[in-house]
Amino acid sequence: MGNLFSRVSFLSRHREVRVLMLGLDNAGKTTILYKLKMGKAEETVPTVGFNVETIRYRNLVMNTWDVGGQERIRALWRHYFSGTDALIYVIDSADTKRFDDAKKELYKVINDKELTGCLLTVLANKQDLDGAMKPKEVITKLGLEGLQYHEWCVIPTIAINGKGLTEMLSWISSHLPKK
Ligand SMILES: Nc1nc2c(ncn2[C@@H]2O[C@H](COP(=O)(O)OP(=O)(O)OP(=O)(O)O)[C@@H](O)[C@H]2O)c(=O)[nH]1
Ligand SMILES: [Mg+2]
Repeated sequence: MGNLFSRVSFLSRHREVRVLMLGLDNAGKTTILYKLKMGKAEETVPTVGFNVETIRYRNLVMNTWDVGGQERIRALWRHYFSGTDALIYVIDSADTKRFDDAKKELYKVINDKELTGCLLTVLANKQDLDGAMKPKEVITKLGLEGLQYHEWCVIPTIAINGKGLTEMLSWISSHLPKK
């Protein structure tokens, strides 16, 4: 009885949301997922398929899906769209050669009607590397000011030491539509 009661009260105080992490291969998605989950940067291998972890933050229980970004498996991304409350789109800010690819893939994703209205958090990751684009430049180059159907933000991050990740969680938690 006691257990049942505590489970019920836990669920009523908490809100379960679905979070989807996408971005080109090598952007840092899996590093971010495990930094959030375990508090440290794990060695990663390129993701073939997906990882899913539950991240708790404030009253949120975030079921967080991290899907592999290699070109040949990007066609699988759309299978993870349904029911997404927040999209975290991770960019390697120092990989300027592939920025146009990252932009093209982002627009394919956010123009899908299954993702209409979901929050968009773009992470300008790898800020520790030389030549990393700053958030302002990312906003301009991605043309985010013109987005109509998504609340968005760009947050500078360094996944390997966790910089910016709390800010990301905080932004998501304060911008989710009230139930
Ligand atoms: N210097 C630096 N390296 C990072 C950062 N974030 C991730 N990395 C490194 O980038 C490499 C790729 O990271 P992953 O997390 O595996 O990338 P991914 O986005 O999951 O890649 P896929 O699974 O192939 O889609 C790893 O060697 C990470 O240690 C960062 O902020 N700074
Ligand atoms: Mg990965």
